[in-house]
Amino acid sequence: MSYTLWMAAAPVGGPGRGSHRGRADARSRCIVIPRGDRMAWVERDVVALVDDCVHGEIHRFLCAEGWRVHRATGLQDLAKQLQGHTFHAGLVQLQRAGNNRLFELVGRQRSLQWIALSDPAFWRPGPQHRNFLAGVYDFHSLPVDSQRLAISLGHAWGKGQLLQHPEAPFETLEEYGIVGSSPAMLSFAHMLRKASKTDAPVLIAGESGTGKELAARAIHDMSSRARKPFVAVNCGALPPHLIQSELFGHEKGAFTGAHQRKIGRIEAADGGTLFLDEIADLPLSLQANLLRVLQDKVIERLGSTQSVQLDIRVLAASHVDLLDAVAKDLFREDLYYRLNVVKLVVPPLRDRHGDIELLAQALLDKFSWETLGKVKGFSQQALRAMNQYAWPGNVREMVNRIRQGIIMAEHPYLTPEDLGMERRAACAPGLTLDGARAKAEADAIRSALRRCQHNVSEAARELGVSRATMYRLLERHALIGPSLRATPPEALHTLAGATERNA
Ligand SMILES: Nc1ncnc2c1ncn2[C@@H]1O[C@H](COP(=O)(O)OP(=O)(O)OP(=O)(O)O)[C@@H](O)[C@H]1O
Repeated sequence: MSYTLWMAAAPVGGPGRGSHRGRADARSRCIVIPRGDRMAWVERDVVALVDDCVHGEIHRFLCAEGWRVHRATGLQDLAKQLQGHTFHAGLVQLQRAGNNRLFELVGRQRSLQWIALSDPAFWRPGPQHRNFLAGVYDFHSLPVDSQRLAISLGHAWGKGQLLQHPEAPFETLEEYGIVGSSPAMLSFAHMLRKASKTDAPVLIAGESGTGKELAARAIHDMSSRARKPFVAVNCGALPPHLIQSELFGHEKGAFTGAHQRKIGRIEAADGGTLFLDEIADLPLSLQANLLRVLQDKVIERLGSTQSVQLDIRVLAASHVDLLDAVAKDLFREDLYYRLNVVKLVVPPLRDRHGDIELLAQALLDKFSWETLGKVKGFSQQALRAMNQYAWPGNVREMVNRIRQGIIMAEHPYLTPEDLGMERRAACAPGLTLDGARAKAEADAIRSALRRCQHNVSEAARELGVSRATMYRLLERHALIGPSLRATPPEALHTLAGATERNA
C-alpha cells in the first residue's frame, strides 16, 4: 500500500487544520487521507514511555486527536512492545528513564521516529548523548504544548511510515551518522550497503568534505569486520620522511631514533579495515609497496626481512580524479585497478536536493548542546540562504558554519549573518548555474578569509580544502589582495602546480 508523500506533513489538529487535505476522525482513531478519487484510512499508533503525570496530560488529548497510545510500563515492556508491533512514532520522557539502555534501545529502531519529552531542570544532554540526540526526531519541554506535540507527532509518524515502508527500495544511512534522504543520497546508500556485504576493496570518490570518511566507517560498521579495528590513515597528512614507518612499522634499530619495534598502521588494521584517505597523496615509491599489500596481504616492517601475513580489507578515498592522476604518471595504474574494484561516488551537497534543511537541523541538534540549547533553529532567511548556496566545501563547510553560528548567535534563530552567509548570496537574476556557483564559491572564500583575519591556512581549513587548493581558488577569483601577496610568487606557483594534481 502506498500513500501520497504529503501525508508525512499532514498533522492532525495543528494550525490550519481545515486547510490540510488529511483530517482526523476521533471515533475511528484514523487519519483520513484522500488518494486520488478515494479515501485511505490509516490507524495511527504511538508507543509512549512516560510517567503518570505526563500520561495524564497527553493521553486524553492524543486520543481525541485520533491517536492510539500504547503506554509502556518500563524499559522491558517498551522493548517487548517494539518487538511485537511496528510503530512509526514514539514518545519517550527523558527525566524518568534517561539511562544508557534506553538510549541504546531508541537508537536501534530504524524507522521509528522518537519525540523526546524532557524537563530541562531534570535532564541535560551531555557529550555521551550525541548520537541519541542526533537520532531523535523532535524535543518538547515539559509541560507539553499539546497542539505543538500533535503537529510534530504527525510529522514524525509520517516520516517513520515512509522510512519503514516495505516497498521503499532504498534506506538512509542515518544510523551510521550519515544524514540525507535525497534521491542522490538514497541511491548512494543503496550502493554502499551492497559494497559492505563484500570483502572487496572500495574506492570512495567525491569532492572534499562530502563525507567519504563517514562512508568508509559505515562500510566497516556494516561489514562482517565490524568488531575488528577500523584504521584510518590520511596519506596527505603524514610527513614524507615518516610515512613508510607509519604505514609499515619498523623494527628496533631500523634507523636512527628507532628505539623500539613499532607496529605500523597497516598491521594495526589486521582482522579489520584499513581506510586510506587522500590516497592520491601517497608517494609513488610507496604505491609499489601498497600494491604488494593488496596483492599478497603481507607486509615487512622497516629493518626486517620477515613477512607478516595480514587479513585486512582496504578502502581508499580520493577527492582528485585518480584516472587523471594515472594519465599524468602520478599514480600507478596497477594500484588504481586494485583499489577500484568497487567504486562509490559521494554526491556533492549541491546535488542533494532536499537534504540541506535535514542536514542543517541534524547538525544543529548535534552541536546545540555546546551552548545548552541556546539556539533553537534557523530563521527563514537562513534556510533560504542555505538552500541557495552552492556549498563548495560540502558538508564539512556546513558543519563549520553551523558550529560557528551556534557559538556566535545572539538570538535563538540563526540568521544568514550568524552562518557567515550574506543575504546577497542569493542568486542574482540572469546568472547561469555555473556563474552562481562561482559567485557562491568566491563569496564563501571572502567570508572565510574575513572570519579568519585573512589567514589563508585557517580559511582553507574552515572551507575543507587544502592550502594549495585555496591559493588556486584565490587566483581564479582574483582575490589575492595586498595582505595575501606577502606569499612569495614562486611559492604561489609551486602551490598552484601541486594543486593541479589535487583538485
Ligand atoms: N551525510 C552526512 N551527515 C552528517 N554529517 C556529515 C555527512 N557527511 C559529512 N558529514 C560531516 O562532515 C565532515 C566531513 O566529513 P568527512 O571527513 O567524512 O568528509 P571527506 O569527504 O572524507 O573529506 P576530505 O575529502 O576532506 O577527506 C565530518 O564532520 C562529517 O561528520
